[in-house]
Amino acid sequence: MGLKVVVLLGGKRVKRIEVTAAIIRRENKLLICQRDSKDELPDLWEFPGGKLEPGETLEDCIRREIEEELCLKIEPLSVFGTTGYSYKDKLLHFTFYNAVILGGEMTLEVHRDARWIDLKDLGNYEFMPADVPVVRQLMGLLRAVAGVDGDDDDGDGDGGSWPEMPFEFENVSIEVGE
Ligand SMILES: Nc1nc2c([nH]c(=O)n2[C@H]2C[C@H](O)[C@@H](COP(=O)(O)OP(=O)(O)OP(=O)(O)O)O2)c(=O)[nH]1
Repeated sequence: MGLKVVVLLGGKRVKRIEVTAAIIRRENKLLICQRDSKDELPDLWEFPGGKLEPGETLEDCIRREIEEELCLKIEPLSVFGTTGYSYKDKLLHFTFYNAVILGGEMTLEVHRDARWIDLKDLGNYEFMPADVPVVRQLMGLLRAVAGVDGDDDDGDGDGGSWPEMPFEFENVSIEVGE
């Protein structure tokens, strides 16, 4: 059960639900997860996370969700961005955190699959509609910092290095869809 607040969207009463998600980095890779085939919006890729519980802070929420879903302890470092998206009768408000793993061994409790990918490969995965601006933002950062579009610029065969910059980004506002 998430924290639900009723808001008016185009004159219609809808539930507003707070969701947190984590952009987790390990060396030059980014963690993405695939929703289960039985989920609403099955098999799409997403950033792990979930709905805020009553009485919880957003940071507590992302720590709890990642532990529940992936058995990993993480630390949210900063807010990468926020966005809103309305699915039918609900308005979701997302806070995406830049996060690092503190410990644990990844075990998939709810997802069908999880992969550590290079930023340049983000375009090969079909993400949840609400995540599209986040994915674009991440791809844009890669281009802006590396000045390439997927080249292995440092020649080490890993498809290019992860720009250090994204994790300096505080409050990148990508408010869309509300
Ligand atoms: N975790 C996560 N949820 C996302 C993303 N993009 C996106 O549209 N969503 C949607 C799917 C859901 O409608 C909602 C979060 O739901 P969830 O199913 O992960 O939340 P939860 O773990 O609290 O699940 P539950 O207890 O309600 O089953 O946000 C994303 O990148 N990560």
